[in-house]
Amino acid sequence: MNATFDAPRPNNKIPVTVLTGFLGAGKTTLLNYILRENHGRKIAVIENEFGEVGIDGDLVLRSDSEEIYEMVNGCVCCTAEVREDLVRVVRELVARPDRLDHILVETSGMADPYPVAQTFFIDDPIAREVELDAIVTMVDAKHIGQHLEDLELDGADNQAVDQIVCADRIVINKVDLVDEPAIAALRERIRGLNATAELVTSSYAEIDLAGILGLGAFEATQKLLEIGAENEHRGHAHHDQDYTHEHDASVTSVGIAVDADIDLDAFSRWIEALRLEQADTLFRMKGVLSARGRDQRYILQGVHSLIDFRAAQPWGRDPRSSKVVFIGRDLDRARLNREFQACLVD
Ligand SMILES: Nc1nc2c(ncn2[C@@H]2O[C@H](COP(=O)(O)OP(=O)(O)OP(=O)(O)O)[C@@H](O)[C@H]2O)c(=O)[nH]1
Repeated sequence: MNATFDAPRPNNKIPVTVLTGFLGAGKTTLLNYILRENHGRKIAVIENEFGEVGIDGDLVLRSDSEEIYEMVNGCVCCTAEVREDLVRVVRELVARPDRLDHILVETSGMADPYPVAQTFFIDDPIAREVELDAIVTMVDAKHIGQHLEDLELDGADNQAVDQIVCADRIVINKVDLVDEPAIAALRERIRGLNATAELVTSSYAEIDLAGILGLGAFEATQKLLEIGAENEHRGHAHHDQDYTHEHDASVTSVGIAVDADIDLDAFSRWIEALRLEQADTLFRMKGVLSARGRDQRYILQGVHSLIDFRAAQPWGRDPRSSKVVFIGRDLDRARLNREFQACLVD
């Protein structure tokens, strides 16, 4: 049961939460939890994902009371067009006669949250209508360690670190996958990166929403953004046209979308082989697949070696198709394409 959040604000601006967290941390799971909860608030969700093929839209529950907007043409933190798109969507949202209670922006797992959050200060007309409520960062209790210690980044920004550093609140998710001492060690680790953000723990992102929405962490966040902006100027050119710039360029995505069915057994075998062979470098797999002879959609979710592949809602009258996206380091595009094609039914 959730307590009331979004306490009335004197300036009456719509609060915006920027939800961030590394690939697979549980952001979409949290969105689905929010959409399921009967919280009586009108929330618009804006999604941006890192991946050549948009999958998250298919993985988010449809809801009557909340609306979901997708931006999938690149990463919102580094592609000027996507940031413009974000501004456009927010402008449309604030112009509507039925007033929203909250806007939630889910950034891609590879995003640097600073430029996303800055969008809500820089663009003047928007700044009069909305204000940043807080940056909430989700952390995968099982896998975050290896990304924080990523030795291959070699001078590129470590997004996993940045996301923790700039957070107002940190949700340590997936605590069901680790033991108490590991959680205690992770808390300490996080404290070393961010001494002020409150930490909460969750399993499957089931959190009291009062703990993440309506925090009013605006001022503290603004200070951090100012620090972030200074560092940016000192360190490296961050935004605009350049798509790859200081993201770790060896991390890429390969997306495949076809109007064809897979053979369930062949596909399952292939995914298992990938898991065994590439768990360290293949950070993330997502997919919505049409399997021969099956009425239901098959959903693929993978985070390193943890893979979930199962039947979900039926296709009904929707056109059937198969989409997968792989995100990882030094992916072999040709091979992934070839092996996926081999799982298709003629
Ligand atoms: N065991 C366990 N699995 C979880 C938990 N939360 C999420 N998952 C699973 O982790 C996988 C990734 O979750 P998502 O919510 O899609 O993660 P995300 O942060 O949106 O991922 P990206 O879209 O890659 O940025 C899914 O298979 C989830 O079911 C949790 O608390 N415990």
